[in-house]
Amino acid sequence: MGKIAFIGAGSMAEAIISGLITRGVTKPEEIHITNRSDEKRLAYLQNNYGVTVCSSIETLLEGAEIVVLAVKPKDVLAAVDAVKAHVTEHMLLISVAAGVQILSLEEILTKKIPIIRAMPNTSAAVGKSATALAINQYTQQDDLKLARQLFETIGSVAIVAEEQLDAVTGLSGSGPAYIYYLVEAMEKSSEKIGLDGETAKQLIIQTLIGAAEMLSNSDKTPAVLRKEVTSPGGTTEAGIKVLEAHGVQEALISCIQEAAEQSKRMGLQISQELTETLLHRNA
Ligand SMILES: NC(=O)C1=CN([C@@H]2O[C@H](COP(=O)(O)OP(=O)(O)OC[C@H]3O[C@@H](n4cnc5c(N)ncnc54)[C@H](OP(=O)(O)O)[C@@H]3O)[C@@H](O)[C@H]2O)C=CC1
Ligand SMILES: O=C(O)[C@@H]1CCC=N1
Repeated sequence: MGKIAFIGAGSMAEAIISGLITRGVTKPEEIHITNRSDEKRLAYLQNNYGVTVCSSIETLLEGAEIVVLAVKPKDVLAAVDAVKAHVTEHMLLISVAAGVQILSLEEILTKKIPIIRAMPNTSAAVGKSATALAINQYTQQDDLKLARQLFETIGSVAIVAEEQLDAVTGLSGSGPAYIYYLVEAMEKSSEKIGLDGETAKQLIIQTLIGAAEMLSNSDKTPAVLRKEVTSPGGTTEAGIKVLEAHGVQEALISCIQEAAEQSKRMGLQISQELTETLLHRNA
């Protein structure tokens, strides 16, 4: 893979970079990166991964094959505005910004370039991201192949219609956080039931890995797998009754719906801000 330019150097950029470098997909120095102002963060990424830190947009984008936009949704307008003069039709722009519509990016860029909106998750750092991609009208098969290749090195890839990306964001983009939340609860409970932290940690992680592999390798549904753990009158049944009394499954469904709605709201807000800014500029 050729030069990859990252705009934004936060958690998601690091997760992708870490995955790319660990898998030897690209030479570390081929990864160029910039952020807004946090120089310590850039120095950390340079020291840990050997990536090239760029202080000028020209150096960042010159000869880049892929440009990854990894800034917070609220910063997308400023970030794209700052680089748009140096973006060419030979580049593939990949945005990981939650909620931000392809149309908004096209309106800021005012260029007919291939744009792919991606929703990975932070498990990219260990090559296990679940990523969904949606393309714009200027994306050719080769561009999609390149994006697929990039994201397949850091996990699995699904191609979806852009309208589905808000749902993907609520489900798998934010998904690792839901699992970590569950693990936090398991860790807190282990203290209460008298297990030492280290033992509990090992048991919890192996339980998660085992359950994930069962889900992945077995033809059985999660409900059937759960039933197999649940002996009548046994411990699991007693525990699940408490979850049901607290409406935990309903709460999780609402959680994912709300996250997907938030993605939609964020996209709408950016698109409205953009319309106002462009109207103001053209006035
Ligand atoms: N974290 C996650 O699990 C996931 C995040 N995403 C998406 O990825 C994007 C990044 O998220 P995350 O990495 O968590 O965010 P972070 O806050 O960790 O990082 C944001 C980065 O953007 C930089 N930045 C802000 N404005 C500009 C600018 N104008 N020009 C250049 N760089 C800029 C910041 O620099 P500085 O620090 O100097 O201000 C920082 O390096 C978001 O849009 C999010 O929706 C998608 C999937 C999962
Ligand atoms: O919380 C967020 O907005 C981002 C998008 C998906 C995961 N983190």
